[in-house]
Amino acid sequence: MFLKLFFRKKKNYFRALRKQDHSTHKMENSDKFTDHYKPVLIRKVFTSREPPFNPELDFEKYTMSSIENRRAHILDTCEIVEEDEQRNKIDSHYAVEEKIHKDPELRQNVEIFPRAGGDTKLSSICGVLCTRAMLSQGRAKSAKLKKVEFEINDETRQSLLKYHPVYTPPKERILLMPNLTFNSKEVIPVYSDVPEENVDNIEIPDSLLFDYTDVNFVNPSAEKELSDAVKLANSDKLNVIRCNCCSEENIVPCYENQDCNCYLLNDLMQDHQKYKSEKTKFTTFDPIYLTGKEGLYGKHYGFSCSELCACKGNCTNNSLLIIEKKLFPLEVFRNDMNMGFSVRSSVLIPGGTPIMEFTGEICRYKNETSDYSYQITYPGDKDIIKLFDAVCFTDPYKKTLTKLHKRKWYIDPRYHGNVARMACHSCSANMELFRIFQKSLSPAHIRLVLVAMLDIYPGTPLTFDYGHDYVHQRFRDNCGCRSFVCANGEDADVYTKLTEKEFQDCYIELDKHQWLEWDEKVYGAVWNERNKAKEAEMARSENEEDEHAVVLD
Ligand SMILES: C[S@@+](CC[C@H](N)C(=O)[O-])C[C@H]1O[C@@H](n2cnc3c(N)ncnc32)[C@H](O)[C@@H]1O
Repeated sequence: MFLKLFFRKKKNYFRALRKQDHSTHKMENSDKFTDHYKPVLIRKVFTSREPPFNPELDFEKYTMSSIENRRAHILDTCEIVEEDEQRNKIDSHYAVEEKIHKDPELRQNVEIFPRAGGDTKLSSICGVLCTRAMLSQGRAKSAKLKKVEFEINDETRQSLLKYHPVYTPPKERILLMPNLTFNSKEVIPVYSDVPEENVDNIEIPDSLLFDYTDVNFVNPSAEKELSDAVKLANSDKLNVIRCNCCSEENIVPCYENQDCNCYLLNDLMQDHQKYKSEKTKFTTFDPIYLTGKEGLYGKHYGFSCSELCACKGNCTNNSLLIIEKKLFPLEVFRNDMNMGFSVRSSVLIPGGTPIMEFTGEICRYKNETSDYSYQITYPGDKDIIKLFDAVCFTDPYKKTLTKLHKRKWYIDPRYHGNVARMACHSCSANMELFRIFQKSLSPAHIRLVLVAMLDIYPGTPLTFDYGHDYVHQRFRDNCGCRSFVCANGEDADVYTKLTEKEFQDCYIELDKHQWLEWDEKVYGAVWNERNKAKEAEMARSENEEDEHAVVLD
């Protein structure tokens, strides 16, 4: 289906070029294409089980046009809309509950309630956040601190609550795009809430005008060896990892099944983690909680079942299943020109839940893309290279993989990517990136997954840590994350001196505040509305009974 789409795209592209020869219409002029916006020959590495990315007609028209035409299209169609944030949160809660209820694979396994809140997990996760916050401030846990007296009392609580992360947009917003994905299965509107902007003076940066793709791809003309490795994997069943597990149930119990090839590899990978006593486990429905503190990304990865398996990936060993269901309504918004666009959701996302994938082109480092791309391999990673023997790949494939894993590979979403490329950096990030391998072990078989670190309350910008080097090189003194731990924050003189325990208290206090607000305003409102509807229904049926009784009399 994808190849068909590509050929259709390509045909239309040439048709557009031919048409432009005779046309005097300036906007059709395809010399406005930059190289990157020309359709590229792409090899799709993954097919989603139920293709969530099924572009509709508008998408083709949009992607076939130059970036100037895209910009003009957005400027022509943007409009002011009125939104009721509180109502949206309540309606989104109902909608997600209904989606879960109607889905046989989710019904028994997923709930949208805080999992970490009030749990002992919260303090352990906050412990991880504290260490990371201290590292991002450039100080070690053991560093001698100048003592500042800090305890949570009424006064410090008030100053801390300035930093609670839930964002409330203005009632009137500028809707720039009704759907970034052009796909009705995942509708992601794009707004501008910048106070100085109105429909006549909107700025549309090139970075918004990318092609949406929710699958990773390799460009064979740019990365021949990697593309050949994918072909090698596909040409011999020894080079693909899949399982034969099946069951009568909607969800096959692959996780912890010693006969499941994918689970066995997943388990082997978990042995690579540093903190052996409590490992981060990559299952489908159990929360994926971080257990280690430093060097997490390089060591925490897993292996998931896929549509090639007998279970088709509908099993307990697939950390991508919830993401593929597109469960959480997302929106892209901008309220600060310096930070640009960010992402948020209108529902509560429980801690440990996979939220979205980070997709794009799998390639080696390109200078101009460094702002957006994310590294996915570490040269000579011995742990991964050892796995090639454990899974009995063919010798030529093993050789190719060893060569490929000696290089740094990236996922670059700059020109073709998905919503994850709009997520900003925060010094107190609420998502964590993990690598999940599927089907095989080449860099092209890695999928990047963003998981909620702790409960994320509706409206909160979804953020991840761009990494120490990036932040120090790029942001230095202008990180705009506005979290209390940020060394550029206005109260940095207090919060960069806290001990780990004091930090932990702050995180717990912020979580408590957000939980109370959610419980009262969203969940409480849902309860009230449901109770009222039930009472009205009961009163109606009592009335009907009374009327019936009168007739009988
Ligand atoms: C991957 S993009 C994120 C999406 C971006 N905001 C946009 O509108 O396309 C990274 C860029 O976003 C901005 N950004 C992200 N996090 C930031 C932060 N904490 N402080 C300042 N700028 C940030 C920087 O311009 C950075 O180069």
